[in-house]
Amino acid sequence: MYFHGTSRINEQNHLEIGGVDTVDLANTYGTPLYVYDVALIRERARSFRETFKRLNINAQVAYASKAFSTIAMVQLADEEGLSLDVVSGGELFTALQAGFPPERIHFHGNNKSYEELDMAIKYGIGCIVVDNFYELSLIEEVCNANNTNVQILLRVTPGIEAHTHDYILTGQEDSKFGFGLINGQADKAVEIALESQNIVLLGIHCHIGSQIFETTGFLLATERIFTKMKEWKERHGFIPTVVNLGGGFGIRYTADDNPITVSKYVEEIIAEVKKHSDDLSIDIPEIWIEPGRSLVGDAGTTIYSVGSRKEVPNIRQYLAIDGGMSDNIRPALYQAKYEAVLANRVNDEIEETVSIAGKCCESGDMLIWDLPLPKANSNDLLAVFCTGAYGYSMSNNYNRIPRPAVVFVENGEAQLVVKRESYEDLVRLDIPIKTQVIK
Ligand SMILES: Cc1ncc(COP(=O)(O)O)c(C=O)c1O
Ligand SMILES: N[C@@H](CCCC[NH3+])C(=O)O
Repeated sequence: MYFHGTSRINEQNHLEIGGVDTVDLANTYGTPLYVYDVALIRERARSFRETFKRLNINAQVAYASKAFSTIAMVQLADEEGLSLDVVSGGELFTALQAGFPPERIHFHGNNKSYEELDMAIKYGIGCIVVDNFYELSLIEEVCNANNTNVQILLRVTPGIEAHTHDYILTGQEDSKFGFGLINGQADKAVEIALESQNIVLLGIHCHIGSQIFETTGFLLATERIFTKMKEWKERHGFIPTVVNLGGGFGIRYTADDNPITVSKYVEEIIAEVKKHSDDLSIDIPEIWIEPGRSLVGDAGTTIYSVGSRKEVPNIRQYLAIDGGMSDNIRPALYQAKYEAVLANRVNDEIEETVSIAGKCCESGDMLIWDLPLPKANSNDLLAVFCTGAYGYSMSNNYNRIPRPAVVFVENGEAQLVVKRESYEDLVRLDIPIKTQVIK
């Protein structure tokens, strides 16, 4: 059994997180319930920031809020001195509602609309990470209309295949994201940006994928970007102030995952950056990174109530919980694996192997296959670990299942930060038709 952060077993044989008994949390707030270990999020944020500080590198650590975007989480990111990566008008709005300083917000996305760009520019956000030629021309329009300038990074695809699930690969040449570094698109984009009166070209961005365990891909991306920087320096005298190497640092979901530490990722990347900066005879640029999963992933645990059981004789025991792909779509989407325990009987003897089924009307709605557990009964509580990233943020209302509540726990206290959706919330935007049938 592996426990992350402040998770432990208390005297009642219950799972405790942040000094709070999860059985009490389930009784107070209901299930399913997302529980976040705030101390662990702070610890991760600090280890990223402190490593850069120790290495004497000018850096920004931007929390990729797509991993878990709520007002409370954005406030926490601000408290920890992080910058913020947003990827839509909705994430930007959440950040602004949370009072996050606009100058530390970076705006991503491969199809930002005129309205989204206008909103970002009007609020004076720190920089726009430009993804394509269409966006460059839209930015010109928005800047002209607002009579202002904007700082940008150009997102490039370095042509790297990181070792992760195909759906979360982004650095390969055949990707919907960014300007190709190898095929000349990035060169053209640099020229356009340098010629523009409205655009301040701050630097270059790349993101090679997600849930990556090795530094090889990051080092190769760095090398490719610096090779191009040499050309751009010679051709245009352009030296990026910022090189943003994205996020994607892997975490431990199950015993099969062996991530390296946050400081090791950063140390190896910085050693490579220093080497190439020396070769180019330039000062080390500001290094920005964008971790999402590695800041919040293992800090999140979902608590479910066990409901029905179905035995397929000699084949399998299905144990159904009161959530599923509506609150965690990752197993269905990426065959993602999770570990879990009974939160109200953590140390009871393991007696059977069960497969955890969600309650959605889909055979593919299976959270965990072949999980060793004590003999579970209805109303026992199942705690699924490491659901903090891309759980709540990818939750949905399939089968009109309301989204769960979210609580933060820290130092023995729990705070509700997102209310549970109600049935009324589900129909709030519905408009009945004017029926022709006379009853
Ligand atoms: C551009 C960009 N930055 C940062 C991230 C965050 O990735 P992760 O949560 O794997 O750290 C992503 C998602 O993969 C991304 O697309
Ligand atoms: N949503 C994905 C990762 C994609 C990250 C965004 N580019 C996951 O759950 O692993």
